[in-house]
Amino acid sequence: METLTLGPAGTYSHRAATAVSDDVAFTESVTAIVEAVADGEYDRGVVPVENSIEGSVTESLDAFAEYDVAVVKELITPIRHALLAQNEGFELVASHAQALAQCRGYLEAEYPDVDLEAVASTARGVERARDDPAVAAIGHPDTAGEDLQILAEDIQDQASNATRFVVVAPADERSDAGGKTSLIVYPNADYPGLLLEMLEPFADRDINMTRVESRPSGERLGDYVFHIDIAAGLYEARTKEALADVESIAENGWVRRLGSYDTEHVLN
Ligand SMILES: O=C(O)C(=O)Cc1ccccc1
Repeated sequence: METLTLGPAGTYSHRAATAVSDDVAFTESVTAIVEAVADGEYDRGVVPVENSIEGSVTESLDAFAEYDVAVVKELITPIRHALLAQNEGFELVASHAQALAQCRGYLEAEYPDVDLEAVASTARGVERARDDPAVAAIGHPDTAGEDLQILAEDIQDQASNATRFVVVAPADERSDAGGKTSLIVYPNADYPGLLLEMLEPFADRDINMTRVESRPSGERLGDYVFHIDIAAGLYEARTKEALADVESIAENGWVRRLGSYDTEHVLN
């Protein structure tokens, strides 16, 4: 099964993807991954969606609202960042925006004068450091190779740094089976109590909401798309009932079921 993820090789996404596939290809944008899977060019995509320190990868959420894909699994993996460079004489740290943010406190305390540069992925930053002695990278220590020194390990601002990735598949592979479900709701309405109304169908049926996140719809200021994860499967009667209620609340907009899935913890 050919799986597309964030590259080049050595990213955290790559490490997560190898847990579900032995045929991994790379691109340097999360949106491009979701689009390629929606178009049927790849069987699977692995994208980061949420980090315990830095929060949402909003580009992934927006891509799920834009392209029709199914979520077939979630992967949770600990993230331990290292500082990698040819030597201590660097002036700039290049990494994925999430990695820079996860190490913000460390960088401010240890290297207050260095510049930061957000690049497409941690592995892209490592390539920059390999090419340029003035550049350091933040990434997995295994990416140091022969050319880079591991100047510091475990530099993330919280010891328990975890990232949630999801495995996306073409929309027709959506499953109703699984302990969790991801939904996107666009109510296309705005009145007092709308959000409360939208959440009640789950609360009333004892369905635990594991996440709710609003993203701008792009239509107009103050108009939102809601990304909702619940700890229940689409196969369950209570989920079907709750969704029927949510659908009537969103009658002017839409409700998308990304699918039900289970969680795999990846320690690699
Ligand atoms: O750039 C990477 O290695 C990624 O896979 C994205 C990312 C960045 C930081 C933490 C988790 C995932």
